[in-house]
Amino acid sequence: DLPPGWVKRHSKSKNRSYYFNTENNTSSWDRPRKDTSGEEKKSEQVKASHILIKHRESRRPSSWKEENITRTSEEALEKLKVIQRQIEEEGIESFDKIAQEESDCSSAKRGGDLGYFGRGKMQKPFEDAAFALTVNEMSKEIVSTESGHHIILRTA
Ligand SMILES: N=C(N)NCCC[C@H](NC(=O)[C@@H]1CCC/C1=C\[C@H](COP(=O)(O)O)NC(=O)[C@@H](N)Cc1ccccc1)C(N)=O
Repeated sequence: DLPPGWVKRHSKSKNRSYYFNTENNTSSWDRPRKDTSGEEKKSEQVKASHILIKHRESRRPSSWKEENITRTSEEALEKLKVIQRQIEEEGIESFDKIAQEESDCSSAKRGGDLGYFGRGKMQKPFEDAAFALTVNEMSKEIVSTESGHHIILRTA
């Protein structure tokens, strides 16, 4: 199939087909390639780890660490800022160990590793933040979702 606006036509004088773009009235002997850059980007996957600190308004205020999580959203944010500073001081290699101790997500056991995921899997704020990171970059901003507050490390 052709990219939008393009149609296939036949040139009588040359007795061969050509392609005509009805939007800008250009023509081409060669078949136009569908612009797949958008598609490629969308189907792209990232690998990331995260540290999640939940609070009383989290969609599921419970975790392997705490049966019933009662801290406020603000307290959770403060706690995560301290953790973020600790990682910035100790270096990115400390992320795994700190995630194991502190994260309220079941991925804590794996150093916060969520594995590979494409778009459409994670809650939007989390997805947007993860896809905006370069590999081995940790999110500077704290990301908030219905689950709680996260810091994200993109690992691939
Ligand atoms: N294996 C998946 N792909 N699971 C579906 C992802 C669901 C997705 N989750 C999120 O967006 C947030 C951000 C990252 C983690 C997460 C939330 C929660 C914790 O929050 P809670 O749900 O108690 O509110 N952890 C998870 O989901 C874990 N299974 C992630 C995981 C754990 C171990 C190994 C791999 C993945 C969503 N659309 O809700």
